[in-house]
Amino acid sequence: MAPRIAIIGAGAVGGYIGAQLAAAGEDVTLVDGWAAHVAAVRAYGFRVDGMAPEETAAIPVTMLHESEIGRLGEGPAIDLTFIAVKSYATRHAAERIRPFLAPGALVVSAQNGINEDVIGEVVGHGRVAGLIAARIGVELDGPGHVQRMVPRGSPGIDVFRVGEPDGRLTERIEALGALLRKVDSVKVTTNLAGERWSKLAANAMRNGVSAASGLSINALDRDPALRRFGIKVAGEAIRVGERLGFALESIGPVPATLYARADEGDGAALAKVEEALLAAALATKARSDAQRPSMGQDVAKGRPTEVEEIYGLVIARAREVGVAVPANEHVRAVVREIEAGRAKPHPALLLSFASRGTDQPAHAV
Ligand SMILES: NC(=O)C1=CN([C@@H]2O[C@H](COP(=O)(O)OP(=O)(O)OC[C@H]3O[C@@H](n4cnc5c(N)ncnc54)[C@H](OP(=O)(O)O)[C@@H]3O)[C@@H](O)[C@H]2O)C=CC1
Ligand SMILES: CC(C)(CO)C(=O)C(=O)O
Repeated sequence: MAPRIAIIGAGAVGGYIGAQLAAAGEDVTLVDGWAAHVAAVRAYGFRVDGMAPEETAAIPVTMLHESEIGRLGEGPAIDLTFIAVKSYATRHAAERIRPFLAPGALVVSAQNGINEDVIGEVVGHGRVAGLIAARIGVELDGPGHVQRMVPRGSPGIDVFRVGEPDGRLTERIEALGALLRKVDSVKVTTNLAGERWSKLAANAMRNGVSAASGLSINALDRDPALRRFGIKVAGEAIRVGERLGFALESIGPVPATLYARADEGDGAALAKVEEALLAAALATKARSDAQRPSMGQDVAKGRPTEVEEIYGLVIARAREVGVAVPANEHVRAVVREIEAGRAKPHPALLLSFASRGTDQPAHAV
């Protein structure tokens, strides 16, 4: 029988995945806290636009406001849930869905940050899996509307990576992978921990750097100083991941460990990383010039960010293993100032650090 699917947090990621699964005939109910968004989806369907005209659709899908979540209990128990709220709202989302779960339900973190443990504390560790969205590039740019900024089916990249927290290849994780192939390309991974940390480093390179500068991903990568600053941020985070013992994956087409070597002064590694970033930034058919990471979107909308769930996590784990992460600390401080209304996004907020920081070797604390 087809699984009954609930998506808690139907913003850009949750809404996009849920709408595409509904379009593929799956039994999906979206749950979201933004009343105007729920009203728009009920009235007009979930509107999706992509980089090509054939990606435009208005998809009918069942949607509840979070105050109506009790209505999930009117049907059979939920077999599969995607949690796609911002990471700071994870525990609350898991608590809200728990009463409606079937005994063998799977609860999937479709987020950035690392949230499988928190979800497991609420619903049981045996019911949790992880989903990393690596090249989805979506933005909820108004009620009922998601814009995707990269083409559906990015060639050469697995858009989704799904895995069990303990890395086992189970039937349920293969089934999750098969389901998500209705949305985009999928890799079923035995290395969720390594994928998670590599994605955290990619988010550190992108999310706060865009939020602090006000620039899109392509604009950042076309600017030599900001590009190198981003590489430094990622390199620090990757060094922490190495010290923690993760088997790191790639960031885009480049092995993640090259970012750490680049930050340590290895010229060949830096050249490879820069070449890949610049090629992607100039290939405008592969990514819209307007694509901002989710934290850049949050700051533009005046919404709270995941600064603690990304930079706070890198910094906390860096302290455990004695790795210096000054660029990550700088980005966290700037984003906090912006969130508090004491600064406005501007590249100068990062370039002040970049001009004194990029050529310095990495030191242990
Ligand atoms: N966007 C992307 O391309 C990617 C995002 N991710 C991750 O996915 C997770 C979800 O992020 P994402 O989908 O981008 O988040 P969104 O901001 O699009 O949606 C999250 C929630 O925020 C609320 N919300 C969003 N915009 C508004 C608004 N203008 N007014 C009122 N409420 C609003 C909604 O519910 P509520 O009011 O209940 O909060 C929504 O469910 C995060 O962990 C993120 O890091 C991962 C990969 C890519
Ligand atoms: C687009 C991407 C990959 C940037 O790091 C992302 O994960 C986000 O927007 O949060």
